Amino acid sequence: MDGPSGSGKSSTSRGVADRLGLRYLDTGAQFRAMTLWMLRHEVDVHDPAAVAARAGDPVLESGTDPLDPTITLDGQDVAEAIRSEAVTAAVSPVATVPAVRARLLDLQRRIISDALDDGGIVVEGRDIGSVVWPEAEVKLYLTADAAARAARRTAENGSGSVEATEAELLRRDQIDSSRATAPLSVPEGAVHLDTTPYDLAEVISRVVAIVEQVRGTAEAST
Ligand SMILES: Nc1ncnc2c1ncn2[C@@H]1O[C@H](COP(=O)(O)OP(=O)(O)O)[C@@H](O)[C@H]1O
Ligand SMILES: Nc1ccn([C@H]2C[C@H](O)[C@@H](COP(=O)(O)OP(=O)(O)O)O2)c(=O)n1
Repeated sequence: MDGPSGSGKSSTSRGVADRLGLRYLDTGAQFRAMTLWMLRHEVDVHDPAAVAARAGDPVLESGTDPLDPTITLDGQDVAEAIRSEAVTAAVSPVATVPAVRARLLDLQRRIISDALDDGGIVVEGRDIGSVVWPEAEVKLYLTADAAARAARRTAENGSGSVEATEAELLRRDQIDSSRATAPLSVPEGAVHLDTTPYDLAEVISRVVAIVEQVRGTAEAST
């Protein structure tokens, strides 16, 4: 499941994984943890060579239970710390560094391979259907109007203005979409779902229906 910030990927992915008995992986959390490590080690996040030189150092682990996803950095729980404003402001430049993407892509593919032996997994991010796992059984691309995304994120944060949140979100969209490596784009073969008019329960039901339809079609043709 790919899409821009606030389109509903995390909540939808978790809900769908829970309904279908699948594992869950938030790849954005991994880019955030990598960014947090760089900030904590005083690496200049706007210096790609400096970031690349340290990209192999952080020890990252993602727990894939959709009801209790976890993320640890050098053995420490960082689920809350990775949502700080400082990390949000620095994550896009870090995520554009090829050495960071290569390291995390390798980690993501290993987690996905393991989960495939365990019933399957819903993975969310920006380049999952296009780069990380193009052979996914179902590919989804979620969007929502920028105003709706900003309103959702502001409500979630419980503070800040919708206007400032929208500006920050559009700034990250711009960097994520225009970067040379794995830009945010609609993957080939993806179902595009605009979540603006639907509440979360409706989006989850629609996605579950799409998965069941794809699986039914696949079964019928075998
Ligand atoms: N369809 C929806 N309608 C209203 N709010 C939603 C919807 N989907 C998600 N949300 C809320 O919007 C916020 C951002 O959603 P999230 O799943 O974190 O998006 P993303 O992972 O794409 O950044 C969360 O607070 C979530 O509960
Ligand atoms: N597969 C991914 C996932 C996230 N990223 C980048 C793009 C985003 O700016 C950051 C943070 O992603 P995250 O999904 O946590 O962002 P939001 O929660 O939607 O604000 O990481 C990426 O480049 N590739």
